[in-house]
Amino acid sequence: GAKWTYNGPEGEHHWSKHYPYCGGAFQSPIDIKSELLRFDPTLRPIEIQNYNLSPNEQLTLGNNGHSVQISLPSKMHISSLPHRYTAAQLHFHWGSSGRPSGSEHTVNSKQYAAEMHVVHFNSDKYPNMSMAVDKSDGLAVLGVLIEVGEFNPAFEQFLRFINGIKYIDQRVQVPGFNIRALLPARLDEFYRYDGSLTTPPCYPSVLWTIFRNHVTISRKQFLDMATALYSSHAQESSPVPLNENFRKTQLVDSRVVLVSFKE
Ligand SMILES: NS(=O)(=O)c1c(F)c(F)c(S(=O)(=O)CCO)c(N[C@H]2CCc3ccccc32)c1F
Ligand SMILES: [Zn+2]
Repeated sequence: GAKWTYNGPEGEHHWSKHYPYCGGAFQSPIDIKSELLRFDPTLRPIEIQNYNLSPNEQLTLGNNGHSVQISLPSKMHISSLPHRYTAAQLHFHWGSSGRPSGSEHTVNSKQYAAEMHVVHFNSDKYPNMSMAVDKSDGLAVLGVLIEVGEFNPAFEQFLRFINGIKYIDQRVQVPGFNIRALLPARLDEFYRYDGSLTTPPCYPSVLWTIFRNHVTISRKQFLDMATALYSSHAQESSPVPLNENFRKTQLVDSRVVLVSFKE
């Protein structure tokens, strides 16, 4: 589709001109405020299958101009939701070297350094992502808030290759690793709400699960992610840094945010 950006004339305030859903309801991300929360005792811990990938498997690490993404094998899936949601890809949103706050979801207005999204589609009902992406029960995304702190060896499994995908449409093959290690320890504590893709076409098709507990990466790892990539092509004379790739928080309207934990 038409090109869109996070700032400037094709920035988020203009998305709805070409992508009408971006101006619609049920948009993401949101600010997860305490007064919105409702404890739901029926929320079961997230259960994932086949996330521990062997190094003999190759994963495609790519720069798609909007984020760094890792394509995921279809044996990976979430088994604790009403339908099976099969993994498609994971990607990140981050700030910049001067501004280590680039998460999309915020918690009581606190913005984290970055955020990871593991995108899944409802494979009980749809054959692939493209058929699922605009259906109200089409997608389930797991969100992980990321803070700068302790070095994270799991992130290093792909960050060590990031200089191979500096420019848009560059891809490299990386050895499989345990994707579970990118998630926080507790998969039973999370926020849950109905929302949308946070990029155009902004379809309101996402069941969001944002884990309560953040993970940490080191300052150097954050800088690697926030400074290595460009959204321009390799040969372009004026490279465009790929950073601050997060959408602002959206109106919650009458939506309720469910929580799986009490205190
Ligand atoms: N924050 S988010 O989870 O809403 C979200 C993104 F923020 C994002 F950047 C991407 S993308 O594919 O990297 C680039 C734009 O689609 C996707 N990609 C999804 C949307 C459409 C699609 C089709 C095939 C595979 C993945 C995706 C996404 F779901
Ligand atoms: Zn995302």
